[in-house]
Order: sequence, then structure tokens, then C-alpha cells
Amino acid sequence: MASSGQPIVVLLDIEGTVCPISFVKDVLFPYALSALPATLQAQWDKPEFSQYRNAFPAEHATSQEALTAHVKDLMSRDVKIAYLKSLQGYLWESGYKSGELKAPLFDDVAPKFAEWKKDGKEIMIYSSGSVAAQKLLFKHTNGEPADLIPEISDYFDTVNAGPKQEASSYQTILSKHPEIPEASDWLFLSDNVKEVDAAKQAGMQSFVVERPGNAELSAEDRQNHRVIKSFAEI
Ligand SMILES: CSCCC(=O)C(=O)COP(=O)(O)O
Ligand SMILES: [Mg+2]
Repeated sequence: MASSGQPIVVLLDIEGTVCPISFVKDVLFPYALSALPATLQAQWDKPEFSQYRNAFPAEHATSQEALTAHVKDLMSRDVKIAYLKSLQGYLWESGYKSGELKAPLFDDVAPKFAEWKKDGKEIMIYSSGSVAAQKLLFKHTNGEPADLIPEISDYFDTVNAGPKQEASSYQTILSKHPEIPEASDWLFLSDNVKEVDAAKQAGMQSFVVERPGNAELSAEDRQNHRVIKSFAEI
């Protein structure tokens, strides 16, 4: 299929692509930080919490205070490291389940999901957020239906695919779907130009998504990439 042909798979970034960056920075991050002290106090020695605690570098997991300070530092710098993302997913779970957290998807997202599915396309997710966090987000959206999990075929994060700015991660994703082997049958959408570059390097089609609140794009970015403001443009 030519690189401009209709994709079979639409692979989606989350933050800055399907929902505003402000939801992550101003809602999800503060929720995680506020839930952290009580969670650590209740769960610190529990076997079910050990997977999250033990994933931290040993020097940052010596005490609840040390782990809290490290989490605060990482989140203040928006470091997208797997052990933090995994803990965040765990901390967000109670907020989504109680109804306090609902993902505000851009208006064009859910209608386009329905259209893509009607047209026989596969929808997959690739985010720095953990797969568990991705599933929580798409199960609890502000739309109708709120639960978009039935529309999504697969989920990738930095653990099962690799860093989002490396072409090899997109090749790994392709290798997990041998039924759709042609990279050009895949369309990756992201707010991050370096991620779009990496997907293109792996042979995928890829567009930059420009949403309110996203980082400014340079003239060069606009020259090198197709930039869309809404999924309705696809
Ligand atoms: C799905 S978890 C919430 C978002 C998040 O923590 C994150 O880092 C999103 O990064 P993305 O790769 O989707 O831009
Ligand atoms: Mg993003």
C-alpha cells in the first residue's frame, strides 16, 4: 500500500492527542500526589504493592519519605519512566472507580472511533502511560458511551514496546501483529514530533496532532509533517 493509502490500523498516543495535556498535568498528577501518602502508609508492606515499590531504584525505595520525594521530583519534571507510570496507574485506579476521575476526550475522538470500527479498522494505543493506566482512562471517559474499551484492539507502553521516540519500538509493535505486517498500513497519531519522526522511520504513516494546550510547532515541523487539529480531518 502506498504511504498515503488508507490505514488498516490507527495507533494513538493519548496525552495531547485524544485528551488535553492539562487533564494529565492538572488533574491526574495532583490526584496521584494526593493519594500517595495514604496509599504508601496502607500498602507499604503488602505483597500486592511490592511490584510497584520494588520497581523503584533501591535508593529511592528505602522509606515512604524517600519514595514520595522521588515521585514528586519525577512528576515535577514530567519524567516518563516506566516505574513511575506503573505506580501512577495504581494510584489513579480508585479515582476512576469512584467517578472522581473521568477522561475528557476531545469531541472528535469517540465519533471517529465508531467510524473507524465501522470501516473495519483496528484501533490501538501507544502511550508512555502504563497499559493499566491506559485501560482505566478509556474505560472511564466523559463521553457516551463512557467505556471505549470494546473499540480498542491492543495497548502498548514503554514496557512492552519501548521508548516512543525510537523507531525500533514501532518495529516491535509491528512484530506483535504479524497479521498486519506492512508498516505503511499503520497510521500513528501523536502530539510529539519526535514520536512521529520515529514512527515514520519505521515505515508507518504518521501525522502530528495539534490540540489546544500542546507545545508550539515550528515552521519546520509543519513543513515536514502533516498536521491535523481534529480526527475529523482524517
Ligand atoms: C494513560 S496514562 C495518563 C497519561 C500519562 O501519564 C502519559 O505519560 C501520557 O503520555 P503520552 O505518551 O500519551 O503522551
Ligand atoms: Mg502525547
